[in-house]
Amino acid sequence: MNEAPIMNKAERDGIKLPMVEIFETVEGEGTRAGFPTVFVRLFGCNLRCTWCDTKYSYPPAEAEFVMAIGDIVRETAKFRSTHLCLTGGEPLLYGDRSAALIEALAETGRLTDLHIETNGAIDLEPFLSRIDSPIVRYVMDYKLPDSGEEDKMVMSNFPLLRGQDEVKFVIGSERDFMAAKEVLEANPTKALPLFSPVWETMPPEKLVRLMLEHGLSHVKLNMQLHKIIWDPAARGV
Ligand SMILES: Nc1nc2[nH]cc(C(=O)O)c2c(=O)[nH]1
Ligand code: SF4
Ligand SMILES: [Mg+2]
Repeated sequence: MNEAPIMNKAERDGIKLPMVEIFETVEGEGTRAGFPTVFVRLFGCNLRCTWCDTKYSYPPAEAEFVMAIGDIVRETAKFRSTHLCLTGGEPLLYGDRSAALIEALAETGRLTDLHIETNGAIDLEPFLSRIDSPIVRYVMDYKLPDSGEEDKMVMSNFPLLRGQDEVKFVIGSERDFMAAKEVLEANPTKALPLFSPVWETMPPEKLVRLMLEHGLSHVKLNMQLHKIIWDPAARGV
């Protein structure tokens, strides 16, 4: 990402981003699970995880529409939730444009929490140093072996994450579990570690048993509430 370009609000609000959907539901994951939340899902991803549940958010699917930052902010203001989740795809794929969207959303003063679901394959340093808002939090994935994308992880992000951030391991097998444990041991971070079962291949009961067997009392189990409440294949929930 380049230095933040000098631009006025009108110019910033005119910046366009490829979009999949904007909707309101309850947050299904992480420390804010259960809170009514507005979701902004950007199009495009730099990874192709084997177990991805949002394949409609990158090619060969096509962006549903392109939206200017000002319009995204106006659209999200139609909902009453004060929590907002910026997701994808990979919402930080667009560098300065992604950062400008986060700044615009944070500046509305309407939100109490703005969390960004990022895939671990984007350097967070430029975002952390540019965006200075107490409501902005990163929920960073670490892609384990079963995802097929582990070699893309940006390990320098771990020490940068703060106490309000979260680091999420999506665990598909016992091999993934052991890898997650080793990554956490080797990469100290202030972020809260979350272990989430791959819906199709890791029964939650087995993941809990492994967590207890290995004494991971600093790790939080992360169930995807939206897959329990609605059909696991449903979109926009
Ligand atoms: N309810 C609900 N919670 C979510 N948390 C993260 C989501 C995502 O797709 O990134 C998501 C989602 O798609 N729905
Ligand atoms: S990073 Fe997320 S959106 Fe991209 S392929 Fe992996 S699971 Fe899917
Ligand atoms: Mg989802």
